[in-house]
Amino acid sequence: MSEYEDVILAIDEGTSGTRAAVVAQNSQVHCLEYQPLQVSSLRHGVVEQDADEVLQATIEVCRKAIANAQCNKMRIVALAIATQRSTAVLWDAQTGKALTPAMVWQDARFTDELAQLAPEWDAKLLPRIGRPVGIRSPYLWASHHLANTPAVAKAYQAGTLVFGTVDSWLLWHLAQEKKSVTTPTNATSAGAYCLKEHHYHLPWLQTLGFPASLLPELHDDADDFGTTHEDILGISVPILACAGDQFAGAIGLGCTERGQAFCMHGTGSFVDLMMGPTVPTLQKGCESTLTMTARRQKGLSHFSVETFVPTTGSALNWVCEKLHWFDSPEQISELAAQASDAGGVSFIPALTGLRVPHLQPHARASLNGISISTTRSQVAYAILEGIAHSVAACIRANEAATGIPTKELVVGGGLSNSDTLLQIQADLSGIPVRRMAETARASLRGVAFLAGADGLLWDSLPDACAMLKTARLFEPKISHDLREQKINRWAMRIALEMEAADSLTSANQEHTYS
Ligand SMILES: O=P(O)(O)OC[C@H](O)CO
Repeated sequence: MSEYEDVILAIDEGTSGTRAAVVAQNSQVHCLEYQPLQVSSLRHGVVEQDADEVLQATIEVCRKAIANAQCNKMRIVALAIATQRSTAVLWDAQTGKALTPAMVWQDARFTDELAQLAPEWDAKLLPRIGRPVGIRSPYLWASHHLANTPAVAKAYQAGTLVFGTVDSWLLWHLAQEKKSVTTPTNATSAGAYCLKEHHYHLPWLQTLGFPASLLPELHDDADDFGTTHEDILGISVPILACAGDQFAGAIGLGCTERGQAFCMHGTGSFVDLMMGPTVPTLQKGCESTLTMTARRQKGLSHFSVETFVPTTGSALNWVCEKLHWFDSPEQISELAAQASDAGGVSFIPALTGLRVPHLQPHARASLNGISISTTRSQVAYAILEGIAHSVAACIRANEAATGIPTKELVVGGGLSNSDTLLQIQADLSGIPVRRMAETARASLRGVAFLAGADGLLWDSLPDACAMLKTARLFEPKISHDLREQKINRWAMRIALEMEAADSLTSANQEHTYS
């Protein structure tokens, strides 16, 4: 028997930071390395990231995790990659360098332009790609660059322009094959992927002015993505999985079956209800809820419905880094635990517009109800309560869209380490909230399971997921009447924000392209 233990190297490249670690056959995550990433927003609606920095940071965390694993007698047998979804990159095949800043998924600079296409396209797109026109489009962003950015136009003319989402970007650099590839759990979020047919919606892309020749090749989420580049990572192993981070997280939380609901807390908070292998038909008027491909293996897709809050983890980072009110998100949670309630303070985490309970891209975040007696702990509590209210609204939206009640919410991602948040969540949602063990590593573990569940380390996904353990269950503790009261009060605050946003015409919005 070999003295080396076989493990899978997993990457979890999120918007706010990138991680690498190895996952062993007993499901343990070892050698975890992390680097934060910069996200810039120079004006409302525009959110960008440096793709070269994302790549370098990811390579660095991988190299450290690999070195550490080798010192600990572990043999890496495959690479698995989870990434933020829908963040778009344009690069030059010859230099391998990004030609513009990446457009982050929180970006909403094309809201008004897309709104003009909605009357003609919403009804056509909804049953095919699972979402209406929306507020952002990586493809429209690329078309604008083709028309307005000389370096992009030049590369296109020369046949060296490459377009992709962050998964495509990382695969291009980490694999020897140098192909632009994406997977359903990523493409579903970019807004031109036909859920049932597993191909792109070409008429829609044509309307957006996006050339089909630039489309990344579609693979399954568990697939053969080539072999890692020895010059870059120092190892040459097959890349066997590539998935959107939320859906890698779903697997890492054990949520793979119809009827299971999960919330991944990261830069934003994403609440999904798993729907099984048939594309669901949603009730009419559910504007905030999307249908997504949750995984695709061996040519079979599984779907989910998803409602999300774009800025939760990033709202906490903003409060800490820009206002310096708290040292860290952990401190917000510690202080919140000292308060019994928010003392009348309320927070709406709509830093890039509101998605739930209503879609209003022009809405702003707000902190209301402060008085001279308000304490720092109450403000901290209000911030967590605002996130929990938003997540509870996502659960209600998923239920309204499908008619399926949520019995329990399984949570993952960094914020799910906060006991206070999870208790408020259980109280406001009226359902138990389940925290899995090592919940912040769900995406790493899930994408490794996807890579290794075809006999490499595990016999199947259920076999791998059977090892997952619950760390704690948070039961609702408040009465039905008190819950309703709290929800109604929050709904009144939302109504005020909607009114304020409605009164701002799009002409008043600073909305320019660059
Ligand atoms: O940055 P994260 O981890 O919250 O993930 C971003 C999402 O995948 C965007 O769809």
